[in-house]
Amino acid sequence: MDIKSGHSSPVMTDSPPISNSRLTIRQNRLPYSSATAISQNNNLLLTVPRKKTGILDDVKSSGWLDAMKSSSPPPTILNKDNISSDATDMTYREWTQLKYPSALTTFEKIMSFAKGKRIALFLDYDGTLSPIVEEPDCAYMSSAMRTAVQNVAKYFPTAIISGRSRDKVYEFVGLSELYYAGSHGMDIMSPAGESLNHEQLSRTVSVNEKVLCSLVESTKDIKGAKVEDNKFCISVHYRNVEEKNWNLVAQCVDDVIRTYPKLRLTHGRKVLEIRPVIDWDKGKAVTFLLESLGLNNCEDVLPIYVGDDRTDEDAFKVLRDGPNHGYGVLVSAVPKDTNAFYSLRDPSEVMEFLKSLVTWKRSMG
Ligand SMILES: O=P(O)(O)OC[C@H]1O[C@H](O[C@H]2O[C@H](CO)[C@@H](O)[C@H](O)[C@H]2O)[C@H](O)[C@@H](O)[C@@H]1O
Repeated sequence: MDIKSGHSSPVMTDSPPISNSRLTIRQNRLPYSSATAISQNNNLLLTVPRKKTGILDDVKSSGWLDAMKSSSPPPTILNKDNISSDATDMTYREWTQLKYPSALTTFEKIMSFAKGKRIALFLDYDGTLSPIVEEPDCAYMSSAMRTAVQNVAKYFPTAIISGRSRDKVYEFVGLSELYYAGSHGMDIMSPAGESLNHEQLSRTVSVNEKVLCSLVESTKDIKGAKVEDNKFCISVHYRNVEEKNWNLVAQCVDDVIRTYPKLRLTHGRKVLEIRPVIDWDKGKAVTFLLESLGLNNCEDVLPIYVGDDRTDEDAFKVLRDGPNHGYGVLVSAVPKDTNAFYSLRDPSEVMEFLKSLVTWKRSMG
């Protein structure tokens, strides 16, 4: 599908007024090259250090630790014999029956809304196309899932929208026919290799190497902590850190955030995500991609977004409340509140859903 020009601009709330803040398409840039994470204009983002106040109390009182503890519940809650309890199953069933129906069991219903419409598909990566694993660098997607994504992309424009760097997620998925939006949707590339980044964005929001280095340095003695460079964002993982040391991880991150006021924090699944303070998220990326595809504000378009994480909620909300009305599908094995309409239990159900979309499309002739 061709990219159209004339997209609307993202609003950047924390940068100086910019006369020409349009999103640009840079043709023929090398797609998926391993670009460096260092900004040429770091001083735009990282400003005068603030004075540090309390230690550890700050992260406790700010609710970080509670958020860290509640992030990423296990796929199934197990009792002491490691057997999924009937009560848990019942709660999950009620959740899917009463609040967020399974996109598989209600597939016919969803497709009745899709009749005569063009579906645009948006897929998160970790926890959606690949199962959550302990080592972030080993979050491989199965070849069956790759085939399912490849097939679905033959019929519907398909984008992967991830918190990871675009290069990394492309390396995992490896399908050149998709759109990729890395760094929580900030870094977008079309199948034709067109870069859809905001000019100012790339200059303004690259996360400073200094921040990365200081996080690596300050967490190096915390066993299991891992700092991941996501180009415009940084992830600090604590999945493999003993819970008694989570406050230390939080403190290291807090020290950085308070030193650089133009960085902010979001919580993912056992990960603290440091990102620039700009008004851009996965929801904005969905709107932008729909505009780019010429599918924005069209009554005959049905966008579907499948994701498992808190950052995906921005996209669910855009599809629920915005003019591009569509469906969010939350991937979760435990009941949660969400802005999505539907649910799927895990990546294997996501794969079934993708296959069902292909079968449905083929049956339409
Ligand atoms: O938007 P996403 O594609 O879902 O990316 C969000 C984060 O995903 C990755 O971390 C998560 O998956 C890892 C591998 O399964 C797991 O070890 C980690 O605990 C999860 O948080 C990725 O590594 C992060 O950088 C992304 O921010």
